Amino acid sequence: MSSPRCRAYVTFLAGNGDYVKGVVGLIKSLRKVKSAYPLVVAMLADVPKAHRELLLDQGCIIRDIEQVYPPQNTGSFARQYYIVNYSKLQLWNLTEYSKIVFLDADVGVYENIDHLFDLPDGKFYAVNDCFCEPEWGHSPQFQIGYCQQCPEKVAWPAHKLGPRPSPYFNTGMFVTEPNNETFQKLISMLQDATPTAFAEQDFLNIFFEDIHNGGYVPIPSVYNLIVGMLWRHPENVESDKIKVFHYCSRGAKPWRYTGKETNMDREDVKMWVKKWWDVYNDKSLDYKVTMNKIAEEKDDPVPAKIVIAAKNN
Ligand SMILES: O=c1ccn([C@@H]2O[C@H](COP(=O)(O)OP(=O)(O)O[C@H]3O[C@H](CO)[C@H](O)[C@H](O)[C@H]3O)[C@@H](O)[C@H]2O)c(=O)[nH]1
Ligand SMILES: O[C@H]1[C@H](O)[C@@H](O)[C@H](O)[C@@H](O)[C@H]1O
Ligand SMILES: [Mn+2]
Repeated sequence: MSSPRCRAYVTFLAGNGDYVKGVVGLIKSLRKVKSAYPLVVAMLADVPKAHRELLLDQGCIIRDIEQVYPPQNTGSFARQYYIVNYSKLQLWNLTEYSKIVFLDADVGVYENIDHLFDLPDGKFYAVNDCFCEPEWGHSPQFQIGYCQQCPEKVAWPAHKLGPRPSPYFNTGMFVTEPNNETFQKLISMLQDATPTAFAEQDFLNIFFEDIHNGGYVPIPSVYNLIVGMLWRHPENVESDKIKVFHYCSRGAKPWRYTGKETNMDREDVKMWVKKWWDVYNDKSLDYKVTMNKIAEEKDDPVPAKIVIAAKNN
């Protein structure tokens, strides 16, 4: 089993846009539920210095990573920017950590999930995706109305489409073990890969379907509740047990939320968006304030640098 010292939550940040807000919300949510492990931000070089500093200030650890692209840059993605996500393959190169829980920047952690690090080594853990949102429009699954969340609803037409596809995970959350061998294998397999709609998500699904690469083991959807599940499969949602909420549908990113896009005016969506904002705006969850509180509780002398920084805020 991995030693606690070698464990980390990891997220990914690219570009000069507003995903940095997602990372701030994420680290504050991890702090609120008293996670024992740090948040590492795997960061591309195009993130502006000010965003970098903001994240360091919030207690994130930054690891610079290099961009990864598939050699044939011809893909047509469900959303144009998905190409950037191939750089997530660099996560397997973070070998100073023996086990990581990866989280997209657009998730909030609302209950402690540290126990995920204790899952048996050697497997890849994630949550089954849903195929019902318009981003899936290109797929045969969507076209025949088949979703793995309710496989009994539409029988899989094996005579037309071949064997039923294996379980497919969403890559907004997963548990894995970085190591050099896997990293090399991923990069080498990418050389022959054709880019597809869900970019690295499709690619990783193929890679981890292979038992020789560990094999995918699904864990309950409360560890990555895809917002669309609220209206697509309410019968599969245990609202009071959700630990990680994924704001992935169009219009759901809390920091861009207007309520105007399809389904975004639902009361449950509004509630989850408010939950994110409450954490994001909670000053008591800022890194320096938290560190001061811990020092006071322990009756330790507060490091002077932190006192000054907190006063200046
Ligand atoms: O400009 C960007 C775009 C993305 N990201 C990072 O990349 C992650 C993935 O992007 P989205 O969260 O917007 O993607 P979705 O959740 O909508 O899409 C799904 O499909 C994607 C296919 O590439 C990924 O696999 C993603 O994890 C999966 O949930 C973000 O959370 C963020 O961590 C950035 O840092 N900057
Ligand atoms: O894998 C996808 C992706 O995360 C999309 O952004 C989301 O809208 C879909 O619901 C999901 O199935
Ligand atoms: Mn996401």
